[in-house]
Amino acid sequence: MPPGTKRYKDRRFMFDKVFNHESNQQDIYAATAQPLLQGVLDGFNATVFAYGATGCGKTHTISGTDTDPGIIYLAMADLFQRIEDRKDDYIAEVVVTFLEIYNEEIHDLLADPSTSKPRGGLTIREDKVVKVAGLVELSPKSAEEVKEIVLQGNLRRTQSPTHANETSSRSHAVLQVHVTQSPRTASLSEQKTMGTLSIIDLAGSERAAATTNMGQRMVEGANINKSLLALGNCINALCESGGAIRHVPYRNSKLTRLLKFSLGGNCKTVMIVCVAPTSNHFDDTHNTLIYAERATKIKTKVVTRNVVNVDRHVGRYVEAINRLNAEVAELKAKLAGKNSTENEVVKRKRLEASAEVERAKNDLKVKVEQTKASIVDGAACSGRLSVAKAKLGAIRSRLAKISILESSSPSPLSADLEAERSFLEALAGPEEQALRTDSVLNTRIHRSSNANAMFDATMRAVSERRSDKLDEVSIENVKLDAACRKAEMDKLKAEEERNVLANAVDEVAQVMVGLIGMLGRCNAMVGESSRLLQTPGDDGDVHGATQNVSAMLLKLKEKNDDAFQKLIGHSTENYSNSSDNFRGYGMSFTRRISSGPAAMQTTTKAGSRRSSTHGASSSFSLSSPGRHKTPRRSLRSSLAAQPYRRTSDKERRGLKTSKNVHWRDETGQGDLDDSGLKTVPAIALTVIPASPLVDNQSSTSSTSSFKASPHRSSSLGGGSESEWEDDNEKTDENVSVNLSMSLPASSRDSMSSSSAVPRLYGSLGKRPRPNRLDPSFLRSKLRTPALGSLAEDDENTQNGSPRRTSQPLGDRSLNSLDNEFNMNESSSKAYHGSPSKRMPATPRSAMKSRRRSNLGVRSEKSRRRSSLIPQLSPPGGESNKPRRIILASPGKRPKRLSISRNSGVSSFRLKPSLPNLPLADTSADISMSRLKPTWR
Ligand SMILES: Nc1ncnc2c1ncn2[C@@H]1O[C@H](COP(=O)(O)OP(=O)(O)OP(=O)(O)O)[C@@H](O)[C@H]1O
Repeated sequence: MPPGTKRYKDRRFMFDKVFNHESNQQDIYAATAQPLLQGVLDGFNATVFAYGATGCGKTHTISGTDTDPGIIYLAMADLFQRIEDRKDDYIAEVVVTFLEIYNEEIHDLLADPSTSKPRGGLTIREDKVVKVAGLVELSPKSAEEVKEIVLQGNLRRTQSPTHANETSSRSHAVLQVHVTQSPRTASLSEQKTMGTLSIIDLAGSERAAATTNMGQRMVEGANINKSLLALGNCINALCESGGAIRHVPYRNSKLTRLLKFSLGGNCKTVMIVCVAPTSNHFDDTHNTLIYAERATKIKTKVVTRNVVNVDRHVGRYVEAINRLNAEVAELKAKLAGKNSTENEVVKRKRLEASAEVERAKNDLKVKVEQTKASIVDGAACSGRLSVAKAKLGAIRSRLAKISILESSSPSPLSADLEAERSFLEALAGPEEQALRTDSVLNTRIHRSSNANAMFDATMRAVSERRSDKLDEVSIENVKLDAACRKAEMDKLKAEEERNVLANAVDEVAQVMVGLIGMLGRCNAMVGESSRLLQTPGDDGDVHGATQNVSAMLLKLKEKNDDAFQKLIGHSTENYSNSSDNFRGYGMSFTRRISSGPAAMQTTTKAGSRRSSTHGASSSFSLSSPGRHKTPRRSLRSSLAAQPYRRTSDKERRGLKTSKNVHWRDETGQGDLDDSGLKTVPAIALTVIPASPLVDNQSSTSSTSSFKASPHRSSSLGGGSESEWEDDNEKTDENVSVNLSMSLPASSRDSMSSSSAVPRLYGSLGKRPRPNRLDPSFLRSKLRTPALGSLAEDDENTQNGSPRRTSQPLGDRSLNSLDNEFNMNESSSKAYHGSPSKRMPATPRSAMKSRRRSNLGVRSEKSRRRSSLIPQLSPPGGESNKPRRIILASPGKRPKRLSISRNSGVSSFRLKPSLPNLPLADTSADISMSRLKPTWR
């Protein structure tokens, strides 16, 4: 200690409780204010005040912060909780006042700042209790409300930054909580308890020398010290009285006046002393501890409860009972009425909900009906689009292979591959057309998707519909219905698409069967032809070109065999080389592939009988007795299909004398015409090359037909109309196979008189009549599913559009769709509008040029059935003509096929001598006959 300074002796202080720096607000509250609460509720007064030097934490201890509330909030929370706990027994009333003593003036911290404040502050009234007149009293219902009140009051409290404390309180704040309780149990005398809890945050004592406060702050400090000094004096007086009555100077300050009963009256008081642990505050701490220790020596009288007894008169109870009875009766009546009303309301609401649900369901149903057709149609279109894609994919794949062949080979592409490519390109046209974004299918799919979106939106809107009339159950009901409708729609869509695909698969399967059957027979025939060509004719001349032809056909056969081996794992080898002319083939091969009824497959005898009746023309026929069309009908059909094909009499005459099919020989030099053979009975072998599976110079396979027509041969020059028609009728039942035989029935209908096909085979020269090469004829005859890709057209429009083209690979459904949207027109344009899209297999030039053995090329004069059969050129007189092969029909004479050759020219005649032709073994074709195929 420096000399001259005050010397301190070591002192010990004793307090009830000492808290260190680790103590929190809850610890302080639990040890100080909490024990007072029960007393307050029991009617005792209690006071908690904080004393200490400035900046030592009094305000922090009393008020705290939002996150760390102090004694006020904790005490109030506890108080309201206790009131809640005993509310069944007591009715409690809490009134709060909040004031400050600033510069010895009392200010109401709860008063509206806008209201005028009394000069000199509020006055203190003192009776049995000390009361401040004019204070605003608030009745909070919870600790939170008290907290709000204190926060509001603290904002109005005078605080100023000082050297010691930035938020130094320049006033003493007094929060008083008056709790009045009365027991709920009524008795003649009612005891009311009234306790007051005063929580006081004193201003900090400050030594003027230690502070640099000047002016107002210094005045404030002086007043603070004055009041604290008065408090200290009172404490001293209370301590020293020792039970003797001694004057206590309460009136020296407002603070002591206010705390009069708290210090020396009927009150339990807790003094919290705040000290700073730093050496800077050593003196303050020392003084404070001395001050506090003195306070501990205060001895007060026995504290009593504040109880007020209220006597009640019996008459008031009677009144109360009557009033309560009336109230009970009124409430009962209300309750009963409410129940019945509620029942009606519930019933009404239920009905409304039910009606609303019905309405929603009806909306759903209507929307389903409105959009179902379009949506399902879209699904069908989608399926058809898939089919078209598959077909187009296959076509392009084949085209790609051909291109590879072309690029890999130094020589130009062979004629047959060229033809195949052209044909396939033509086939691809309709599929590409269908796949275009602006195609009818896509348009309909787009329309369908719009309908679908509308449907979905409606389902969603209805299922999410909210209404006062709809309760939860009803909403769920509607939702389920919407989900059900949607599921049904999805099912319909899936089924439709599946059906379309299944139909497509069926059609492809039938096409496959038909093609395989046809190719098998073709191949067998080619092989047999080769064998026959190698058989010496009458003159024994089988050399030269014949051998070439034979070799070519043999090669074709081998290739076909290979193709068959690949296609179906089976060769036609075993069926074609039998010495008894196709017997094996006819019986076994066709049966293998035929799906026709067994009965139909065993009608060979009928066919044979007919052959005996009608001669050679029916020797190949696999009749289906009783099931043939009348010639007239065929004629009409043909007329309808080809109105432009009426021919003049001159043409007819010309036709009668020229029934031979001209074809180019294998060297490309030969020229076949129909001259000669005017009197030669004709059994003709027609070869129409066109097989995409077999390449090369053999001109591929295609259609060959054997026909024996004795009547024709005898009446070539002047066959009457009736004869022709009879013959026609007979031939209706002939077994015939051509490319279109395998067309699905569906396509058959749509094939109509596809103008491409007539042009394919050339125009006929005579009067209109059913022509077996004419698709219109096929349409009237065939009942098999048609390969839409090959030849189909719109039956409905054939009359008006005779030149309408076919739609390769377009399935029937597609066609029917197209019909609705004039698809045919667009298809037609696709074929005719652009030369490149024309069907290459049916060039116009093919009709004019007989020299080209292109697809479907046929003599214009070979209109009559017998004339459709290719013949070799007649033997003599035409040395400059190319070779020709004639399969003549000898009528009822024994049929024998022979080949005669003119000396010096490569011309051969196949005379009608086919004794071994398997007339009785063509039953295998019956199944195809059922499908109305035509073997040409
Ligand atoms: N126990 C404590 N924990 C944390 N901070 C405290 C504590 N005590 C006091 N403080 C902080 O010290 C500062 C001064 O405290 P406070 O204002 O309570 O002192 P005071 O005694 O009220 O001063 P004054 O008498 O000048 O009003 C405040 O910022 C307060 O947050």
